[in-house]
Amino acid sequence: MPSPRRSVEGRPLGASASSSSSSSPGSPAHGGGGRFEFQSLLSSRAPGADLTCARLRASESPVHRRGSFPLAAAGPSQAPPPPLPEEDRMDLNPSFLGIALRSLLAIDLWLSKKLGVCAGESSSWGSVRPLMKLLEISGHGIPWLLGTLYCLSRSDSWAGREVLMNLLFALLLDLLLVALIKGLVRRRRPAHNQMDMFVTLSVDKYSFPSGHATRAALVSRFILNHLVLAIPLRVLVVLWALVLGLSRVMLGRHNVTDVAFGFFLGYMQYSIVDYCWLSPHNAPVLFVLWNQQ
Ligand SMILES: CC(C)=CCC/C(C)=C/CC/C(C)=C/CC/C(C)=C/COP(=O)(O)O
Repeated sequence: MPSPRRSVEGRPLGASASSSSSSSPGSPAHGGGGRFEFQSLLSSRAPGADLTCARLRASESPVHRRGSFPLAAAGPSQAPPPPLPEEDRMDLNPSFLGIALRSLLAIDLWLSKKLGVCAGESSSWGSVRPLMKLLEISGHGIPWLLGTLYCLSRSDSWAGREVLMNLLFALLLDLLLVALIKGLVRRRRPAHNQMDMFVTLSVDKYSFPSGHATRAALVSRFILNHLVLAIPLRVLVVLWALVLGLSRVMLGRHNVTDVAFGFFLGYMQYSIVDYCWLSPHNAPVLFVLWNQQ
């Protein structure tokens, strides 16, 4: 009669990752479509390593090791089994940080799914979807880049050109950093997202961080620091950034953490731009070249 296989980390050997009860499709820890979210961030091991390690441990355990007997059959005089190697103990006792990250991820996925009320026409707030898509265009890279280039071409003051040149630099830096992080992290967009976005780059199939959220934080901080605006307009700029971030989750484009990190990154990007501020003194070539056009 086949003996029951040893269970490791609460999962019987041979059971696939997707059959684990804590991450069944539709459950918070599961991104849908039969895949795990942020698996690479939460575990330093390669995918499938759990199962491989489990098999190795099982085959090296006193129960399965060739030539040894099951513990139940061992007599009282036999020496206790040797302690498990260090890495096995770590596997069986997941760290506090690991548990905290997994819990955060589960809350993130659950909340994002709850907030994704405009993810489709048939969703509960489906009628608001066209408005959300309009907001999406207001934070898209192309209108901002083209608008900045147009204003640069029309600007007739050195001060105006300096600000616009730095805005252009900020927008390009943002595109570069977001593409780099998206390509490194490769977090898929939520399963309920419809990929019907206005012009995208190849990395935009990934969702971490939200490019719209980085741009919203960067541009609004830039505007607040370099344009003299009345208080109501300043409030409007901040509201636009916040609502744009929220709309990314409501449209189902992003999880909450993509947007939260996007805001943080955009805020930090402005600090980089401010630190490297381009002026006719430190980057004369740029300004002279632009003047000659
Ligand atoms: C015009 C100049 C000077 C350079 C062009 C540079 C360039 C490659 C622009 C591409 C702009 C573009 C297609 C941006 C994509 C914006 C987008 C869809 C981001 C995704 O946002 P997310 O919030 O869903 O992550």
